[in-house]
Amino acid sequence: MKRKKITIVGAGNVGATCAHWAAAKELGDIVLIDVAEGIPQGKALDLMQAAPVEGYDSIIIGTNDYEDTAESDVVVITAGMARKPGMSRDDLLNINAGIVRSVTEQIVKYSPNAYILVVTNPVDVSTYIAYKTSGFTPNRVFGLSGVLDSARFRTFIARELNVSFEDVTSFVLGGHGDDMVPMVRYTYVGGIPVEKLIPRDRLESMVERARKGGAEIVNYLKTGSAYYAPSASVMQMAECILKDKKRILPVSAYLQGEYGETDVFAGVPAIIGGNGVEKVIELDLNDEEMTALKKSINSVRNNIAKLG
Ligand SMILES: NC(=O)C1=CN([C@@H]2O[C@H](COP(=O)(O)OP(=O)(O)OC[C@H]3O[C@@H](n4cnc5c(N)ncnc54)[C@H](O)[C@@H]3O)[C@@H](O)[C@H]2O)C=CC1
Ligand SMILES: O=C([O-])CC(=O)C(=O)O
Repeated sequence: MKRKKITIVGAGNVGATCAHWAAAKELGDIVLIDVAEGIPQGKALDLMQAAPVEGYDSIIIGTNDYEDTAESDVVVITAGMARKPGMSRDDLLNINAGIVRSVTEQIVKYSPNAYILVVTNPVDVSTYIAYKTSGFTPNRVFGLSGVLDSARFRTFIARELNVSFEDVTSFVLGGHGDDMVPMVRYTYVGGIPVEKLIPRDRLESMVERARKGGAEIVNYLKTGSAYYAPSASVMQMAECILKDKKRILPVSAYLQGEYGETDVFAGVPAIIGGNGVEKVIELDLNDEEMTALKKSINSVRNNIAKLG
């Protein structure tokens, strides 16, 4: 069996940590590519030299040349600027839109059969750009949002109840912005509805903290944004494709009538397997949830409208 090939575009904080998780999980061989000369080469060599210690068999190369990325199975786009304190993710639109467009052109040229996972912010708009630029079918292009946002929400709940992190399941709907919609009604702890375990006001404060989870870390770091949980989250999405896991994960997916929306990317639960987004799952939402979802998707649409 041929080993899988994963390209990670952008060898900064998120990209290099994606490579780390991918190697640790032995997902395949890894190519790190960046415009910065020497950075992907140095980080890739360093990471490969951990292989004898950790015992993984991934060949990891760093490059500035897209020829080295040819025939990738999965490409993760992390190229672009991260925000600093006081900025919103949307403030990155002007600078990152062109980067995502040009990166996608190169990916399509060298890996016409790849699945593209987008991380670069504002992610729902970046994913839309990658989708339109690639000409790929919508199941093959999707973005990181809800796995990360719900991981934050799940973390807060697990700590509040002092239970295992893995027993908390949840998801987050809508765009990856301040008006994302953590779904309390669909959050369970060991199969028990969370509303039976945590009072409403405490839950609401955790919803707020999850919504602002990215900014909380930006305000600590000052020089950039989160990367350990983001890279773990997107590599879980990659793993689902590479191993045909068919897990249900919240991802930024192309909507074609689901939730009454078309031609937009937003966070929704979906089955993720060997064919990428195999099915978007539509849930019954109450009026309050639907209003919040529509508000969040409208913010994404407003940004798409700003694209030249
Ligand atoms: N969707 C999500 O949930 C998350 C999104 N992000 C986003 O991911 C992006 C990357 O964040 P970090 O890795 O922390 O930033 P970083 O600044 O550490 O790394 C970005 C890298 O992209 C490279 N780059 C710039 N233009 C490029 C191009 N045209 N081709 C290839 N590489 C290029 C830079 O040289 C740099 O090495 C940001 O836009 C950030 O907002 C970060 C965390 C979560
Ligand atoms: O907050 C940011 O800018 C990076 C990000 O999307 C996150 O950590 O959720």
